[in-house]
Amino acid sequence: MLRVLQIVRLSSRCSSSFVSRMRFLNGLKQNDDVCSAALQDAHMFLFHRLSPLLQRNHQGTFRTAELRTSDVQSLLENLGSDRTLLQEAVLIGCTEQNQAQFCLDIGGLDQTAAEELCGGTFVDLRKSFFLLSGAEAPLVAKAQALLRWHQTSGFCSATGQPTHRNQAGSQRTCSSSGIIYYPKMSPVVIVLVSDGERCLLGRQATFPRGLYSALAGFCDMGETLEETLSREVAEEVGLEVQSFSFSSSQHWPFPQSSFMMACHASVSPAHSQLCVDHSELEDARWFSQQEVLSALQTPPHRGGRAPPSPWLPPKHAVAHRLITEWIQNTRS
Ligand SMILES: NC(=O)C1=CN([C@@H]2O[C@H](COP(=O)(O)OP(=O)(O)OC[C@H]3O[C@@H](n4cnc5c(N)ncnc54)[C@H](OP(=O)(O)O)[C@@H]3O)[C@@H](O)[C@H]2O)C=CC1
Ligand SMILES: [Mg+2]
Repeated sequence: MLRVLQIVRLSSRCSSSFVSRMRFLNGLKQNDDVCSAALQDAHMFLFHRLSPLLQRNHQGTFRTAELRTSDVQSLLENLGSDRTLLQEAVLIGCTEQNQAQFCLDIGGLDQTAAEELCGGTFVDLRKSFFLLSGAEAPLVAKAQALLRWHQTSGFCSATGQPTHRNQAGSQRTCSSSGIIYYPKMSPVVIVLVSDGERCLLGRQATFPRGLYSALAGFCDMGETLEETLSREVAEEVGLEVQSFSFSSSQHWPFPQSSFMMACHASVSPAHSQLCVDHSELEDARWFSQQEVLSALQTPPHRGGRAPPSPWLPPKHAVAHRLITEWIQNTRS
């Protein structure tokens, strides 16, 4: 109890609300009692088999359902489940007012009945990610990634014995060896290559028809960011990168959790002849500024024939950011 009070005092003493929130969250991860107390009156993001619960408002836009712990307790009772399921909630963040945010997957319960009781729909993550706006999309992606990690990390890979989570769900410990496991992400470099006039976009055979994006690749063990970047560009399109600059990063939930590090890179115009590895990419092409500008204005393409201009990644994707940055940089 003393530790609970210390954490609450430590976070309330901070002058910066950001520092206060970070200290508060760290306290919840470190102390199960503090976290249990916070779970009693928290914001809850509900999932069913890893699909988040969304509600449509009067303007037709989607939001995550705003539920509190007490709402979820009533829901569980109405669905014939006991309240112990609530203990499986995973901490994902906190509001500006230091109110903890948790997520919970009720995949074992009746989906239709839950949707009726909550007045919402469980929507596949890929679709939800692009229906939601602002800070909600990354929060939902983070929640799903953590829930998926818990669902697939029940046993220790060294001993085969069960692992047990802490209350926040930020780690799991092997009951036999004491090995601690943390949620896993794969580092990925994503790079928009330019020859000064044009930018290079490619597509994999599995991409939706017409979609072109920046080149991306997983980091090999022991590689630096710059080594992955140079290797991927060489492997996929046969070019040698001259220089690069870091832009930004993003957690990407599809198909498994990746940590995307986004960069711009340049190649010499004299050595810009592409030699595409078709086992990795179906196509890669140089695009002019004008082609990219008109593609940015093309609405998302839905099925049917390929659109006349390439279809670019949507706004939430860091590839979109790289492309808009390139346009701004080449125009200024
Ligand atoms: N947010 C964004 O804007 C964008 C995100 N992306 C994401 O970037 C990621 C990487 O891009 P991609 O071009 O596919 O990567 P790669 O070019 O590295 O090719 C993927 C292949 O790499 C191998 N691989 C190596 N390490 C891993 C790992 N840790 N996890 C999975 N596969 C691995 C696999 O081959 P094998 O099975 O033969 O071993 C896999 O098929 C994708 O998850 C994609 O969703 C891509 C573009 C835009
Ligand atoms: Mg790739």
